[in-house]
Formats: sequence, structure tokens, C-alpha cells
Amino acid sequence: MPQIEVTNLRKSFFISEKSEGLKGALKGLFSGKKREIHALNGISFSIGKGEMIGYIGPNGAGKSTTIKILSGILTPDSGKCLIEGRTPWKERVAHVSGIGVVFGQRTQLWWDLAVGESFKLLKAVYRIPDETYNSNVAELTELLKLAPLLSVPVRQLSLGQRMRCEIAASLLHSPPILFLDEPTIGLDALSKLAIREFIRRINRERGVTVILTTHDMDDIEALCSRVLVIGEGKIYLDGTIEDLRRKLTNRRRLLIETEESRKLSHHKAKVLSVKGNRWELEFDPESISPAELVRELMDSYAVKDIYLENVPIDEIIAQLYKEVGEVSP
Ligand SMILES: Nc1ncnc2c1ncn2[C@@H]1O[C@H](COP(=O)(O)OP(=O)(O)OP(=O)(O)O)[C@@H](O)[C@H]1O
Repeated sequence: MPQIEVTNLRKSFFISEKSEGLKGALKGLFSGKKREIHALNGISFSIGKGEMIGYIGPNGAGKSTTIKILSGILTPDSGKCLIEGRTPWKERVAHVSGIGVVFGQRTQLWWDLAVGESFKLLKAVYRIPDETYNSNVAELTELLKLAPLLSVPVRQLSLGQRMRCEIAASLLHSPPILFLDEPTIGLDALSKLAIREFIRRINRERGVTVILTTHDMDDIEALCSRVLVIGEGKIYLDGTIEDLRRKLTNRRRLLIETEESRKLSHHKAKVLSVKGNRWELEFDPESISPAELVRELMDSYAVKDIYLENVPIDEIIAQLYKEVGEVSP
């Protein structure tokens, strides 16, 4: 049986209609005119224990709404969701002991308390036994390098430091499932790598199921074996990154550096860019194999260096988001 089973979830919001300007805003406030937004339009998926899922989609697609329903914060209008046999919004107390949640844009820590004090409060909130708490704090402190931060008030932490503490806080009660909503937003490259490495580790070593929403495709490529793409409140694709690539493009790129200033061309490849003697070509591997293309180019030009690559995932996702469209409020 899947650990998470979501069937036909729907959720709408009503927002006040308003015209432009202050006058329009005030008029909208009092006119009572409302417009319905279908944030989730009947989504279904199931997730097995220990999976690491990337949940992606354009702004306003319904990602955070899904995570809020899965964590019991929001109640859907209709549909089913069973997580380890529980319905999140009906059995909230039992449910929160089995999940960890991190919202990158919000904190679950107490702003004026030192991090260590926040952890102790969470211990009380979740009724974590001493032994579990002590061993988790020790392990998380070591893995996320929290020792110098435990005595610092949360409001004095940098974003990257706070995010490490947020992730530790979400795991203090050893939940088997972790929801991460944009955990690397605004972080520098080094902090992102540290957080990624940690997520990979708890997934591998503790078998924690991870659902990760992010706009950072490097996060997804580095971590997720499976992606769920949501657009206009519906699941648009459920598969591997390779499935995503294949569905949207089969084109490949070749970077080639020559030792001559002659213009480079090939009838089965399109030149995307030129910088000095460095050429970026795009081709369809069904019309010419990479080996054949390389051989033909090497026969015709003095080639210094050559590098084959896929179309970058960011470009693929940008193309995908154009297809699924942004949900405008
Ligand atoms: N509390 C709310 N009241 C009214 N509308 C809402 C509310 N929460 C979400 N929405 C609307 O529902 C839609 C889905 O929002 P949601 O936050 O789930 O999107 P998202 O995929 O997480 O987007 P982003 O990538 O921008 O964070 C949007 O159109 C949003 O404006």
C-alpha cells in the first residue's frame, strides 16, 4: 500500500474582485463581489515509502496548496488523501507526529528565543521522549553544523543558518515523511549544496520520504528520482526527469572548439551561439547520431575540444511552464 495516496483533490478559493487603484480596492472590499480560483482541479498521485519526489509547477499552480492539505493545515473541498492510513485534516494531532514540514518563506521557530530553546519547546509540543530528542539533536547538530547556532536568537540568524535550523526542527520527532516547500529559496550556492547533501542523506540513511517543491531545477536534478508537474491545478506529468526531457525535447547540444577561425556549419545541426572559436550546436539525435556528427565535424575542421550535453533542465522547464500556463489570481 502506498504511504501517501491522493485521489481527486479539489480546492477553490474566493477572492474579492477589485478594480485598479485605492478607490477600486475599497469598492471591491465592500461590494462583496467574489471570484472563484480553482487552485486544485482534481489531483491524484501515490507515493511509496522512501521516495524522493520533486513537486514542481509555475507560480500559482497549486503546489503550496497541496502541501498545506497534505500537512493538515487546509481542508480540501473534495477528494481523498490518506497518509499512513490517516486523513491529515481530520486527524491533525496524530498526523503531525508523523510528518515534518518546512516552509522556506515562514518559520516554525520562535523569533526571540535561542535556537536550542526553540528545539526544547518543540520537544514539549511533540512530546518527544528524552532519548529520541537527545540523539536527534546530537545527530542533526553534527550533520547541519548547528553547534555555534544553538545559543543564538532566531532573529539574528542569516537565512542559510535559519534554514539549517528549520530543517533540524522539522526532524526532531523522527517523522517518516518530510514536506519541504522551497527550502533553498534565497540561499547562496554553498548553503544550497549543504542542504541538498543533508536531504539526500536523511532520505538514504533514515528512509525518510521527501516531497520537495522548488523552483530550483538543480535541486530537482540533484535529488529527485521522480517529478510531479502541476499546472492549472492538475497533474500534468508524473515521471522521471528523463521522461520530462523526452516529452518536451529530444534535442541535444554539442559544444565544440576549433583551432581555426573558419565559420563552422553542418547541415543537420543548428548554430545556437559562437564565442571566438567556440561553437554551440543543437541537433536532433534521431536525424544524426552524436557519434556521426562528431566524426563528420572532426573530418572537416581542426577540432580542439568537444563536449556533448542535454538541453539544460531550466530551459526545458521554462518551455513546460509555457505549456501548462501560469494561473493568474
Ligand atoms: N488563501 C488563499 N486565498 C485566496 N487564494 C489563494 C489562497 N492560497 C492560494 N491561493 C491561490 O491559489 C492558487 C494556487 O496557489 P499556491 O500558493 O498553491 O501556488 P504555488 O504553486 O505554491 O505557487 P508559487 O510557486 O508562486 O509559490 C493561486 O492562484 C493563489 O493565488
